[in-house]
Parts: sequence; structure tokens; C-alpha cells
Amino acid sequence: MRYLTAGETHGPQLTAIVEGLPSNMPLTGEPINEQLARRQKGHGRGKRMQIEKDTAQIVGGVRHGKTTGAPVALVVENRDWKAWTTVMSIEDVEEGSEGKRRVNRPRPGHADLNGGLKYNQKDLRNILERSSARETTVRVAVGAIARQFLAQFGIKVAGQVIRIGEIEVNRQELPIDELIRITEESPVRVVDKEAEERMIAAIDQAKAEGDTLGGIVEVIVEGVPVGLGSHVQWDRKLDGRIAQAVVSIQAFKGVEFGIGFEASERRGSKVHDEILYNEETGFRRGSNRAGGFEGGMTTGEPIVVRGVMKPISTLYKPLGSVDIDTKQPFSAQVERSDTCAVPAAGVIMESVVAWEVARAFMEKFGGDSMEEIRANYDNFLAQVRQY
Ligand SMILES: Cc1cc2nc3c(=O)[nH]c(=O)nc-3n(C[C@H](O)[C@H](O)[C@H](O)COP(=O)(O)O)c2cc1C
Ligand SMILES: C=C(O[C@@H]1CC(C(=O)O)=C[C@@H](OP(=O)(O)O)[C@H]1O)C(=O)O
Repeated sequence: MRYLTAGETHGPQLTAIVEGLPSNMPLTGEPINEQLARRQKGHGRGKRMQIEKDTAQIVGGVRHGKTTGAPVALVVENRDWKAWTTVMSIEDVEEGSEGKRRVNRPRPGHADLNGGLKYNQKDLRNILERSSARETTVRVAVGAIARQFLAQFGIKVAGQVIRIGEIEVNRQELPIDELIRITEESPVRVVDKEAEERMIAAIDQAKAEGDTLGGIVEVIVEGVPVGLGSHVQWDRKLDGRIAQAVVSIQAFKGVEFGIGFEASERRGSKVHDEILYNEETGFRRGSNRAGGFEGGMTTGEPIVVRGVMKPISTLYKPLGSVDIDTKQPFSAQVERSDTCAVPAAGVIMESVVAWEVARAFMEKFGGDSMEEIRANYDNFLAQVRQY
């Protein structure tokens, strides 16, 4: 399975084409729109999220609520496009022209300067239009399809914010449905109410000071069978693929599985998960410090993966930068922006992880219809039980 996205943040729409989905999979717009709505929430976002009301239109690959096996095409419109029609339609702009028409002042931390140099663009809008995290609307829509696929096999994906700026949550072990319910009610997607209050205050304070905040998000996938991914080739290791998908999210700079970086401080005896067996459950682990992976393959324990998001780079009190026309330093060009998008990024991370797990699932049990996949899956589970 694969997908591509296209579209600009201030253009008419974002588009995704998803190739390789099996036929006879139930697929409707409603669960996709639920995920899109989740992505729009979260304390700390800017004015843009009040303008948009993201909904996906399925424009190919589905009939009567089920996939046909043809590519699924999705479209999400940008409501804000109306306000940008003129700006986006300007083709030739003179070097040195100021204002909204042209962006000539690159923001440290964004893609502006690298992209301008690489693609030889003197209007940095031609870079920021595509580097913008607006693109993640359709990635979340694609992830929602992956979730619908995984749900057919009892696999659930959830996420929570672990840190915003200096504030970390007090961790609690919760059943996945409980985790989903509580985090949905929280404006910063945490379970810990005390941390929630302090996070909201920290975001408000950063905003008042013209600054921004990043954080850490954790995603959990429950119900995965043993043996997704493979040890035999570097690009088949599923933990590696998930890491790539997570770091591909705008502003994500790090990833860890299970106890992650903490493993460097511990002895092996306090890192590895003991192997247990009983007739009823088969092979199990005594703990899940590995976060669900050994040798690039799932162990059958939940996948636990965390991603680090840096603070938003557009600052109302900007850092030093250089005008690409005059080559002179400048001190201010303020674009509308978010202060903190970690809660929204959590939904994006859930989506890209769901996609990678669904893709690996299809590689292992793949067939052209859901019936064929189900038979392959059941067959493998029987084989594992008899092992
Ligand atoms: C949900 C979300 C919202 C974002 N909002 C903004 C924003 O309002 N302003 C901004 O400068 N960057 C924002 N970013 C981050 C930039 O898109 C990102 O830093 C930029 O594309 C450069 O890529 P890099 O940080 O991965 O190197 C956002 C990222 C995410 C995931
Ligand atoms: C539009 C979204 O996020 C945008 C991501 C973004 C960036 O630079 O990444 C910059 C902002 O865009 P604008 O300049 O239009 O306000 C965010 O609002 C979205 O998440 O749907």
C-alpha cells in the first residue's frame, strides 16, 4: 500500500491518493471526519483553525460504503482559500516587492531558506505553501482509513501528550478505551488534570511573550499480532519505518520506542523483557520495555512509540534572519501562527503510525479482498497457536 499527497496550504484543496487497499472494506466519510475534527482541536492553535472546518470528500475507490480495490482518492478543501485567491494567483512578482504578495524574509526553523535556495525560488511562499503542516489534514484522513482497516482485526490506536515545554505528565497505566475517552476531553490531550492546567498556563504565557512551545507525544497500538515487519532486510524493519513516518511529521525531531533513550542508562537485566508461556495465551512477555519490537518485528505486545516535536518556528518576537533581496538583517515579519500544536500533532502521529502498521499488516496477510486477508490472518494465528 502507498499514498501520495498534493496541495498547498492556501490553495483550493489538499488531495490524497491511496493505492493498494483491498476490496470489500467498509469505508465511509464519517470516521474520517471525526479524525479531522480531532486534529483541529487543542489549546494553543492560531486563528487558522477557527476558519477551517475540515471534512473529507471521498472521490474515488468506494461504492455503497465499501472499497472496490481501486485507488481511494480523498479531497479536503481549504476554506481559507477564498481569502488567498489573489495572493496565490500572482505569478510574476518583482524582487524587492514587500507585503503579503511575496515572502522574502526566511524564518529560522522553517523550510523557507533551504527550500528557496534548493528550488531557486525568490518568493519563499512557493516553499512555505507546501512545507506547511496543513498537508497533515490528508495524512490524518489516510490514517483514518488505516484505522478502519485495523479495526476489522481488533487493532486500536490511541495517543496522549506526555510533555509540553517543561511540564511532564504523571504517567498512569490505563485501558486503551479509557485513555481515549479521557484524552478526548482534555484541551491538551492529557490524563493528568494537574499537568493539564499547568500546560495551558505555559502555552498562554509563551503566547503572551511572543514565543512558542514543543513537546512529546506517545502513541500506543494495541491488538497487533506477532510478526509484522521483518528482521531480514533493513527497509522491512517496522520500527524503522514507523520512526521515518514520525520524523516526517512537520517539526518532529526525535523518536523512541518503549523505554527508549532511557535504555542507555540501564543494565541489560533491567531492559529486556522476559519470555513467558502458558497454554491459554501462548508466548507473552513479562514487561514491554521494548515497546512492542524486537528485530524489526512486532512481539505481540502493544507498540509504544514517542515523538518529539520542536517548538513552532514562526515567532511573534522573531529571531534574527536575513532578507533574501537586500542580504540585510531584519527584525520583524510576523505571520499568523500557532503557539503550540503538540495536541494536534498527537493526532497526526497516531495517523501515520496507524498507516505504517496497516501497511505492514497488508504485506504479511495481503490479499485483494478483505475475505482473503481474513483467511490469511486466521491461518497465521492458528499456526502461531500450534507452534
Ligand atoms: C500541527 C502542526 C501545526 C504547525 N503549525 C505551525 C505554525 O503555525 N507555524 C509554524 O511556523 N510552524 C508550524 N508547524 C511546524 C512547521 O510546519 C515545520 O516546522 C516546518 O515545516 C519545517 O519543518 P521541520 O520543523 O520538520 O524541519 C506546525 C507543525 C504541525 C505538526
Ligand atoms: C493550516 C494548518 O496549520 C498551519 C501550519 C503552519 C505551518 O507553517 O506548518 C502554519 C499555519 O498556517 P497559516 O499561516 O495559514 O495560519 C498553521 O495554521 C493546519 O494544521 O490545518
